[in-house]
Amino acid sequence: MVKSKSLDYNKPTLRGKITVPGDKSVSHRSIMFGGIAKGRTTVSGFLLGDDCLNTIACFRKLGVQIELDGTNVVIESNGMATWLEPTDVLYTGNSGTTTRLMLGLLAGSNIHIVLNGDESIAKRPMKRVINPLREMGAKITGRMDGQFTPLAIQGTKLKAIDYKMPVASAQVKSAILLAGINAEGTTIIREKEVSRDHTERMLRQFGAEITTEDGIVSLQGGQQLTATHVAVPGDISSAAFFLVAGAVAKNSEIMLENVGLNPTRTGIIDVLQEMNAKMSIEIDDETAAEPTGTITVSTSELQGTTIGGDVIPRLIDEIPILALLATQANGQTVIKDAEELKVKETDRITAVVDELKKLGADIVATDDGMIINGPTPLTGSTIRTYGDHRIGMMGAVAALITEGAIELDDANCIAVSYPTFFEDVQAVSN
Ligand SMILES: O=C(O)C1=C[C@@H](OP(=O)(O)O)[C@@H](O)[C@H](O)C1
Ligand SMILES: C=C(OP(=O)(O)O)C(=O)O
Repeated sequence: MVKSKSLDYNKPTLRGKITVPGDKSVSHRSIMFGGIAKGRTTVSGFLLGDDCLNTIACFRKLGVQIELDGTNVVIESNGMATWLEPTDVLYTGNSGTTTRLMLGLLAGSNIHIVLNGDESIAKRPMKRVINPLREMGAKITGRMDGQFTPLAIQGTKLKAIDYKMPVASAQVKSAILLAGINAEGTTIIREKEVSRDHTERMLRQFGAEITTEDGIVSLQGGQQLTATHVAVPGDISSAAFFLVAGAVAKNSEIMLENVGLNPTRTGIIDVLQEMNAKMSIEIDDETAAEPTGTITVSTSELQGTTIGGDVIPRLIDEIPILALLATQANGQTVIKDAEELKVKETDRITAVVDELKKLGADIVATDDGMIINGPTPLTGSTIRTYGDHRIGMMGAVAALITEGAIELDDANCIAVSYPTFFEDVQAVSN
């Protein structure tokens, strides 16, 4: 299978409307909650990205019935107690979310499971999830005492914990909450910084009672979940690539419809506004389980800024594309407090800095982020994606403003979160 792709766009004007595909975090969770709840769960706007398809494959191996019709999904389950012990390994592919959330969920089941993923997953830290789960009584073993995949879980009875999070991570929080559904007692999580709250929102949607106040989340174990409908919003992390493209390409205006505007995800909007981007937002329905809206962005005279502190978890996946934006802004942009970037699909500090430097950017890595001076004109080169979808899309958006072509060494990885990305680029390029 050819992986590389040559992108010779010749500085197009970007104009038009895009409906970005479904949110990856919400899509994963819709399958997981549909698998726990008894009855028929329906999902619309599901993301057909590789990561979410791996979540579906894992649940099918547990005996949960899942039908896909375009982006509509129907999940039929008789509840966790009826899940089958798979004869095969559950393969989580490139997906940290699938791997970590499944650990929490399976810890309180009554079956034995082995989880494994690809070579990138094999390098990502799992102790952050396994430590609190073991405190709850989970029986998990794995490579290097459970630091890395492959991991084996023997489901067992769990007890609730009161846990102070050492990292700001929605995956760790969600794994504990999913384990907490079956645990005896009240699970309490004290967040380091507030991270995306899709799990909490979906627990409520499926009928559970959960409280959140000042970064403290409490969930009483033993609650029954009731099957329901989940409307997946468009992924703001995918929209981010077009928000930046629209702001940096000449003479451009892009409208992005049905974008998820959950406040725990909108750090990118705050930063774009801070950097002086020309943007307008129209909210569709603020009372929806996951609010959505339309964002319009146009070519902007951008200012450098400092991005750090509690906004970081609200834009963690958008940092590669924000770094590209900063190369086109006047003055200095400092990105700090973002050491979590080192444990994503690849080390995103090193990858972003090395690849943008090849294009002529003035960018240096720091221990917890990067410093970028702009504006600098960019020239085409070969971009290594390291198999990381977000680095691949950063390279592709760069290709819209470079003098000369960009060659992506691996464009296939983009299908992890945005399988129709290049069609959408084409649709707005003039
Ligand atoms: O919970 C989730 O769906 C996610 C949480 C974040 O990871 P961390 O929890 O590791 O910060 C994010 O980077 C990832 O893309 C999706
Ligand atoms: C970090 C990401 O996802 P995951 O952790 O699920 O692999 C991402 O999508 O940028």
